[in-house]
Amino acid sequence: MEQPIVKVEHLFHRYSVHWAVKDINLEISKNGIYGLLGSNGAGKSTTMNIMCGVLKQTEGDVFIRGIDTRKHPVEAKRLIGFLPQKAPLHVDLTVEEYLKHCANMRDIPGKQVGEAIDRVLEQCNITHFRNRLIRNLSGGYQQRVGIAQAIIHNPDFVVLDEPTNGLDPNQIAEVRNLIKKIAEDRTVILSTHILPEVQAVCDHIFMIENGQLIFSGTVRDFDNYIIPNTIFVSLRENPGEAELKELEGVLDVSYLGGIHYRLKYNDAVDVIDRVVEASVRKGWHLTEIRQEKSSLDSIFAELSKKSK
Ligand SMILES: Nc1ncnc2c1ncn2[C@@H]1O[C@H](COP(=O)(O)OP(=O)(O)OP(=O)(O)O)[C@@H](O)[C@H]1O
Repeated sequence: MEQPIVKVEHLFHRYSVHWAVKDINLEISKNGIYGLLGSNGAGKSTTMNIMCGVLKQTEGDVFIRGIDTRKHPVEAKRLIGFLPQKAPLHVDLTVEEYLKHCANMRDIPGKQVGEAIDRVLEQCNITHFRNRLIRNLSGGYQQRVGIAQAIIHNPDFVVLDEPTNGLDPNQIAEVRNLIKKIAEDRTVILSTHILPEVQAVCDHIFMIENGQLIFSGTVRDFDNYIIPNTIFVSLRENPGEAELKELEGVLDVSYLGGIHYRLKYNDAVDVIDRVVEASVRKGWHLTEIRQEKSSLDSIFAELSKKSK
């Protein structure tokens, strides 16, 4: 049987007397984008640094394609690309000089270095900046260089610690697209404390709080798991509560006055489709429909309660 791409078993980490990671277990067997979601200080960077072999865990094991990162760090690291929270850039080098340095550090044979650099420049869309000093690039382009160094050795598994932190909205969109592109043929795990980021980019969410894994599932599972599960609907031809209650998947309806309703559901995507479809069929004239999401803080609180 094929080995999982990543397996983390009973991972614990202690800084002095403070336990930052407490018994994290997770497994990734399929390519895709995995989000490690958690508030500041939850233990995301600690977990990622251990996965990448730059921090030695207090207890537990990490396997990359079956290779134990503690027993065989060199072999495991060949399979891993890492962009730490603070990109390890040498800003006085040009992009090409820096990537050459990274290729050498990664032990890429001399004859293949040029080809590897051309490939990542192209993948990260920075070929036109190859001779530019890194210090003269914008934050978004510096981040692309950081991602380029993480994939220079064509790793199976790429770890990105808060890759969009500090970028402006345009740069965030560009870096997210780049992440989706590089995840087409490999596994990417990224950390963030921004819920919409995982919802926009990730296939699967691992949520950690207080050093513990409190949720693991798809973005859809997550949307259905968080409480309250409600949508706000405005229908110009007021159908009344009873008609709305009859829609499949609707658990409860509250009339909010005017043309506004709040629907409780068990599956957001399906219920939205059904309301839109019924509105067209019955001429309700839908003017607004939106999911009412809890704040991240209340989700953390809710999930922490559930995991106890
Ligand atoms: N080198 C260190 N020495 C002591 N404590 C540390 C160290 N690094 C992190 N910690 C503590 O461990 C806990 C987890 O930190 P970590 O950086 O892993 O969290 P995080 O989820 O990545 O947060 P952030 O998003 O703020 O980086 C925090 O309480 C933090 O203060």
